[in-house]
Amino acid sequence: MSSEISPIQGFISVLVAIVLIVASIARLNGVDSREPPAAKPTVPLLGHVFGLLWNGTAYFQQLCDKNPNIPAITIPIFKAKTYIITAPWLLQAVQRNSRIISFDPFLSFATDRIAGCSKHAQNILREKPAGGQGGNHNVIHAMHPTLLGDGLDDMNESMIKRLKLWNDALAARAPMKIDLCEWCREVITVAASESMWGELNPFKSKVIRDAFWDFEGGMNALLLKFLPQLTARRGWKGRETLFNAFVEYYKADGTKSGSQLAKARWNCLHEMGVSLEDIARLETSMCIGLLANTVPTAFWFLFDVCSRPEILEKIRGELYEHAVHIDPETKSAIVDLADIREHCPFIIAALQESLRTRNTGRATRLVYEDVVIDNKYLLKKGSIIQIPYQAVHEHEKVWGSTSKNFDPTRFLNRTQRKVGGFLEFGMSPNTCPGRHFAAGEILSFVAALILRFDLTPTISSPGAPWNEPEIQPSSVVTSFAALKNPLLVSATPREKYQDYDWDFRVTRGSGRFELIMG
Ligand code: HEM
Repeated sequence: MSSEISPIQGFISVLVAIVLIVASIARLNGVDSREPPAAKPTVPLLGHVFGLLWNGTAYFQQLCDKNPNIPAITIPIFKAKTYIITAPWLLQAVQRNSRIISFDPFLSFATDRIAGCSKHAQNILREKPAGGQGGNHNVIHAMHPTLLGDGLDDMNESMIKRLKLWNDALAARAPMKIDLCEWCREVITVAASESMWGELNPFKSKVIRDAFWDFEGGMNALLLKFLPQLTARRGWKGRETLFNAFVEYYKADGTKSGSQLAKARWNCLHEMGVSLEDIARLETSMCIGLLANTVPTAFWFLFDVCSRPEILEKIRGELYEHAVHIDPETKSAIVDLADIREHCPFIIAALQESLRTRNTGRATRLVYEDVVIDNKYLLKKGSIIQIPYQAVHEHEKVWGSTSKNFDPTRFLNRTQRKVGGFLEFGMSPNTCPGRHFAAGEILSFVAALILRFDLTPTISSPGAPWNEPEIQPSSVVTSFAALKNPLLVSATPREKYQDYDWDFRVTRGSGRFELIMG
């Protein structure tokens, strides 16, 4: 008997194999009728895989745009399920189930993939339900009080000293051209890191500042953890450079002159038995929390204000009337941060509106156990939840039919602290502990620049000088788009009080901003 396979037999075998593969993919992709409805991919079966590979995390928002008015969607990819949630009333259910629907696994993921910690440290830090000792919780818990009260005041005082130096340097050289993005990055990086790590702050060195931004920009490749020395060379090199600088910092007892925050992190980690090297690694990833969102927020806020002349003038007027103290005798002009907080609601509203409209990030959670939310949607154990901020921040049920417009007044006259649908600083129990510091820093930075300088783009088309810049995807740890090209602006000193000494003032005990949350 011949053992050769005829062409027809071969064809039939291939066909049967294809049918089996398709049937098993379809079975694996199946969605329980109690789960949120499945989003239909453009290409059947593997469309979501292609969509994610091609568009990255922006794919989640694209699916929201394609499926408007659907509160929750399932993206089935083989056995793994991702649920996208966009409806504010479902977010409250997610919050209520925070023990089952948790952010913790992503903190543990970060200690491994972002920080590159040893297995020993990972075990200490990992959440208890996953077999660890829950150390990440302790660290976050230790951080919160240091970013309020005295700890916050100290950081603000240090931060404004740096801001003054940079502003004075700009005034001394102006009129001059600056790359606005680069300017925001340099000034905020120096000011924030100085207030966090004190005299031995590693970020004093430009090499370290650049290493951090290489690390941040190379994050997507780094997270894959596949031969990072080769496949994520730039990010890996940046991280290792920064890590070595923190090793030196701790060996030199740098926290002695550092903030309460830096001390609390060191003490908490050290007491749990984490080694100096691993603490240095964790501090490397802490830089992401401190800088990766603050810098782009400062840039976009500045852009949103300067590109709207009427808003710019309104803010200048408000600041002059309530927060700038002029002394003609000593020729001093002092911007008071507490006055901004207490008497300048418009600039605070504008900052929040900028945060609302510019944020392209998402909150991510893991489902530990099967759970039904809102008495309606089954979320299965092991699935990932994505909550794209843009979908939530533009939700018409919260923000009305003008939700896509930039309008700071929507944040005025709100007496309640919480409104559904504003996730800029996270939602309970994972609210951002750094929000008051970030808000104070961004407001001081922008206030001082717009009071002292006129900023005008140098490459401009007539009549529309502040064109919306082209953007490119940013790293997954950042919630804001990055610019494709530099945005060159000319900084010209304003005549008003040009020859005055400009400074800031922090009133102790007044560093907390009543930001809208949740
Ligand atoms: C404009 C600047 C900032 C923005 C927009 C921002 C935003 C956020 C958001 C949305 C979360 C929650 C993440 C989630 O639920 O998935 C978060 C958490 C966090 N942020 Fe910020 N943040 C900023 C600045 C800062 C600063 C300056 C620090 C440190 C001083 C900081 C430290 C943290 C930490 C440690 C967490 C984790 C909290 C937890 O897991 O409970 N952030 N931030």
